[in-house]
Amino acid sequence: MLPSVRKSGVGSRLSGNSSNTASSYQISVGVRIRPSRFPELPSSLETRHFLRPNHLMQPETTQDSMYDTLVVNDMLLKLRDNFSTSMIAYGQTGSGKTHTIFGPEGCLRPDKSIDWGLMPRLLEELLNTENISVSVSAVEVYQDLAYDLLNNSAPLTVGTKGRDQHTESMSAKMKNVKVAGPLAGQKGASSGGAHPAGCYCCYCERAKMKKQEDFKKMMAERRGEPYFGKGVDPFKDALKKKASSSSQSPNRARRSSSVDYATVGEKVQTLKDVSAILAFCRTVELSRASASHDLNERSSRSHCLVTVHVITTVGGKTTHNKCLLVDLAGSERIAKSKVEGVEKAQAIEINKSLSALGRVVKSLAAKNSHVPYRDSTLTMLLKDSFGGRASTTVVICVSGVEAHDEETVRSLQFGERLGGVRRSTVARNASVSDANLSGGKAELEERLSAMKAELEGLDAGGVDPSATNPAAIRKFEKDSKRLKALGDRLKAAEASEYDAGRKGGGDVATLRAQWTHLNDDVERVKGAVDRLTKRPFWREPSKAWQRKDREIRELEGRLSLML
Ligand SMILES: Nc1ncnc2c1ncn2[C@@H]1O[C@H](COP(=O)(O)OP(=O)(O)OP(=O)(O)O)[C@@H](O)[C@H]1O
Repeated sequence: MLPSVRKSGVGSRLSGNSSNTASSYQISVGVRIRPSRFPELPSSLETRHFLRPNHLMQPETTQDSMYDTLVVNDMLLKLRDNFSTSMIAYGQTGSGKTHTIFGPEGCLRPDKSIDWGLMPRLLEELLNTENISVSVSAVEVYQDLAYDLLNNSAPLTVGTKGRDQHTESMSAKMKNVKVAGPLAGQKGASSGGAHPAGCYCCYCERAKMKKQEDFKKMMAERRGEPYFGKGVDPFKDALKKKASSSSQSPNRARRSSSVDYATVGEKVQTLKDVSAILAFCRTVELSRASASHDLNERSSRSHCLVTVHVITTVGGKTTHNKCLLVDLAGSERIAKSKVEGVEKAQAIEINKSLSALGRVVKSLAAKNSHVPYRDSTLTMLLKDSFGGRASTTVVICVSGVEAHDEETVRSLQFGERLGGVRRSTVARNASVSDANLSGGKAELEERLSAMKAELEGLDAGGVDPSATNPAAIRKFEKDSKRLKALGDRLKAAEASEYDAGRKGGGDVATLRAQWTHLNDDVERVKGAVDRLTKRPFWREPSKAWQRKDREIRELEGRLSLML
């Protein structure tokens, strides 16, 4: 018989009702310090850095106590309250992310359970819980494209969730097409000059799409297969069918103006026992791209996203929650890892996607109205974890050795910013105790209008009437109006792009380019407005207004889940 990681208390943590039904969460941040390979070097951070994480795990912390701290006392409680949850490991290369999520190399054996990482432990605990069935899928993001790790690394498309699943991510698709040769220097009427490689203007986008179409046609001809062209794509049609059939099911995707992204069509595997868990973890580990370099002998070269589907059936009622476990590829100073060739290109792409993640977190922490999720496939797939409804725990893995101080400080700064991101997180089927959030849909809608009316009567801040800086005030008012108009145009552009993608007509590339330009404008004007609000003529909204505004957003979040 296979031994269990923990025999006592299994199951009890996931059954029963918890009183913990809060609807506003900070992302929980834990820092794990990796033991030094050279014990004579100090491995303590406390004296040198300022981040106060929710959990600080010293080098001697065992996998077991990591699990207790991060999973049992954090993740499982949220899961019990019907939240979808995420656990994300972040840090420089070699800092212990894979060790934390999977465990050290070779540990995925029944007799090595003491070394198991958080993922096999969590899966085992879930499997040992009554009334719960567990299925898993695993996706890797490599070079900004998604692949199915349970299906021989088959390429996956990234689609929008909450609308129709078939809409292919344009940015993932665009980035797939590397512009080289004459197309990279395409003459564009807009600028009148040569465009740089990677330009997203409508001319370059159209040229890239055409090149992609020609390439597909050529490959199909070489294989002796018929080519259906852009308008008639059996693959897209199949996805459309899938999307429309999923909209018939009771768990149909939420239709909302805010778009969530997900991979489409990855294999989902049901786990029945511990040996299936270990086989699954080993498959994921072995299928992922990895390489050896000066800082890590087994360095992951892709981001790995494992989704655990937790289906609970109690008294004929079934609930479905998801648990996302992410082992990010590590940020890497090429000068230190000394990689060359393919590994160097991989490192550049990893750093690029982590920078995109950094920008997302920065925007969220600064409460910007626009968050650049569409900058990379990784940020699109993590949208729900950072800006959405999932309850998220991030483990920042650091080396703690002074030689890596610069990278450590960067990772801690990332954690610090994350700590400042507050989201309204709504339990999907939880009995919410907060009086404002309980009740039927009609009742909540009525309450929402009443709250909005109350908000009107509160001090919303704004330009101080006694201020004496007419030029700045005029600029502020003009920019604010412009920002609002741009925001509306951006929404309309997004809707047109979506419609064009769905109906298969229209020039999606041009619409996408328009969206990108508008998005840049929004960012620029937003920056100008933000800077002006730091000037003395600007008054902050009153505390009562801020509180009411927060309550309204929470209620809107709750309502959007009831559609
Ligand atoms: N807490 C720890 N205790 C013991 N060994 C550890 C610990 N953390 C990491 N290690 C060891 O350090 C090495 C590098 O760790 P790991 O591969 O997990 O790093 P990583 O952050 O995933 O790196 P990359 O981003 O390059 O994939 C491994 O041999 C691992 O077993």
